[in-house]
Amino acid sequence: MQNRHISSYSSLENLSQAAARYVIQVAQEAIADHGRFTFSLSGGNTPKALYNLLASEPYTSQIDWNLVELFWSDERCVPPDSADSCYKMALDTLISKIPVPANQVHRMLAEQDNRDAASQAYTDEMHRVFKTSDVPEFDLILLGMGPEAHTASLFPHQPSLKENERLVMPVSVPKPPPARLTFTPPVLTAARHVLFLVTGQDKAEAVKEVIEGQHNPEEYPAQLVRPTQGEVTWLFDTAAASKLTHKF
Ligand SMILES: O=C1O[C@H](COP(=O)(O)O)[C@@H](O)[C@H](O)[C@H]1O
Repeated sequence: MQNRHISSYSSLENLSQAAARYVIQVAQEAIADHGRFTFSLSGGNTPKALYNLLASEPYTSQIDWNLVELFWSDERCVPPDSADSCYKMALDTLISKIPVPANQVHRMLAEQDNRDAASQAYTDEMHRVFKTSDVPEFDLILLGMGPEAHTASLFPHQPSLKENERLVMPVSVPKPPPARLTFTPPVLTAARHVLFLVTGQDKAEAVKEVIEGQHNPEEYPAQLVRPTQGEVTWLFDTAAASKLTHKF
């Protein structure tokens, strides 16, 4: 696959530094090309070190945060001050420390009782910001991957894997907290750049299947992320990459 790039690093710190350089490069190119940087964040533990770096020098001043629009690829259905909230994690590690305008931080209102309405509201928000009624083309979507190859909140054998109409939908997943909102495959596939950060020995088998195995996204949802026009970059730590036959 020509538009797939893979690297592995000896530590989370080295991986996160490479990720920060990549985010800055994509941001600068996007701003030079079309005047802003649309960036979708992920939750989980792995991106915390990246967010901390992006909020500190020498990284933070290399991005014009006034021209950044932040979104999320998935969110847990919890209040925004919950320890499980993807928004809170990014707020604590990044957003509270950078000069991004508040009206350019677009969180999923996943705590609302009506999750279909919250999903539609997020779709409407993307359409408004991207000035399109079509699928938005993010400059960069940051993703993680779980040990069962889920990404965003697209889990194995769930109907969300086949969703082609909705851009955001409610799901119930086998990892706590179960109720989530997630981007669907069309949004992930339309991105200009996708950056996966994957660490840990518990993910090594899934990494091997996703990268070197047969195409089987029902079993390995991260395989769905094959941007039609854009490029996908995988950054692994040594443990996550340990079962790959080819060494990167
Ligand atoms: O549940 C989730 O997990 C994935 C992976 O998280 P990590 O802690 O293993 O890095 C994450 O990308 C996703 O946003 C989150 O909701």
